Amino acid sequence: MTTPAPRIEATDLKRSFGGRAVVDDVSISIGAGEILCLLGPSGCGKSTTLRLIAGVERPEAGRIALDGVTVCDKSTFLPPEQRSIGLMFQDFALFPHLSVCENVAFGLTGKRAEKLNRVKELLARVDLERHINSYPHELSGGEQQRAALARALAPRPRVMLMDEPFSGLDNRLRDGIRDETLGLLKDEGTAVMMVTHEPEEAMRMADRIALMRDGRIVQQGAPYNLYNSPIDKAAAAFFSDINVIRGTVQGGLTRTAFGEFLAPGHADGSHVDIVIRPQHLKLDFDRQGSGPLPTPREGVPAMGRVRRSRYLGRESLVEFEMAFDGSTLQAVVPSVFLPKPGTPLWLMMRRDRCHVFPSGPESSA
Ligand SMILES: Nc1ncnc2c1ncn2[C@@H]1O[C@H](COP(=O)(O)OP(=O)(O)OP(=O)(O)O)[C@@H](O)[C@H]1O
Repeated sequence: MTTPAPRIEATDLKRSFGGRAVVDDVSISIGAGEILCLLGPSGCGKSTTLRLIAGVERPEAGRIALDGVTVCDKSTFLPPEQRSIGLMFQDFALFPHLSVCENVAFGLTGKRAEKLNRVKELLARVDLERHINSYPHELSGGEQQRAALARALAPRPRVMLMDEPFSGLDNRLRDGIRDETLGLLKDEGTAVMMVTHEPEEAMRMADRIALMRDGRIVQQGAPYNLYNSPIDKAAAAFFSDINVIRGTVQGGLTRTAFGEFLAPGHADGSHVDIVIRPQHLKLDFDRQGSGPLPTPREGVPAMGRVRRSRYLGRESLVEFEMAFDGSTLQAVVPSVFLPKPGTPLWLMMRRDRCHVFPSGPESSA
């Protein structure tokens, strides 16, 4: 049996504006029923990549194939309407002079009764049946978004391209609509590429995340892998705040107040950053000036005093001044724990939660 071609296969796409490569050798492959989120800071080239795949922009180099059929390369360029692609943007407005029914039926062909059945089926899925005869101005923002989703999905596109589709919605509405959208897209077997600059949104929606920076994809994988095995310090910092402890390498090891860390591949005398997320620091109470016994897994405990604690609902954010050098570390702990400023506590850095990267300049993704 042969494996089916990916729904979307983009290879080595390039696009420049004013001599600057905005999309630089980007390759993406998405299978049926798979959701890929293209994630990255503002201006890194996400929307341009999406527009290239949609056919709204033309790449300078590269190839795009849908279900194994080339729609764009050096000698081929199919316009967007011939690519069987659904598009959804934040400000992708419904036609104001058409009813919800007419909007959703807009891209459908075939018999009237069949079209009406499809419209009703989709409106039921997005919980808008009672608005079938309403006009867009009679709907709330969230309802308009759901109607737009139904319209985009009505012709059963093989591929759906979404650019920040939920960013205009308030938080309460957003979670529900995201989940409904996810369910619908999965049920229809659509291959989805969604552009977002919000890591939480990408982790919630994506089967796979492609992290983009300065026109390039720097890391791709399941949300779990990007969060837990970031490729560099900036990739780690894109998903949450991070704590950074500097060290110098000697004989493949770097020694810190938290014990020794392996730094294989780093030259003697080079500086490294040991990175840990605030939720992965472990805390322990002070026992008259001593902490827990060091363990191979959790390393050596180091003493810190609480500088301030903030209650965030489900969690507390605790900021420490570390005894060994006065530096600041942050821990996120369940909110049942809200220690007072000045409280001495012991902090531990679990080896399997730490990442060792070469020290370098900060960047945003
Ligand atoms: N038509 C254009 N002409 C000139 N420059 C452009 C054009 N389209 C995009 N750019 C530039 O290319 C860069 C990438 O833009 P793009 O919209 O792809 O980024 P993005 O990652 O989607 O950002 P955002 O999240 O802010 O939408 C930006 O610096 C932008 O100004």
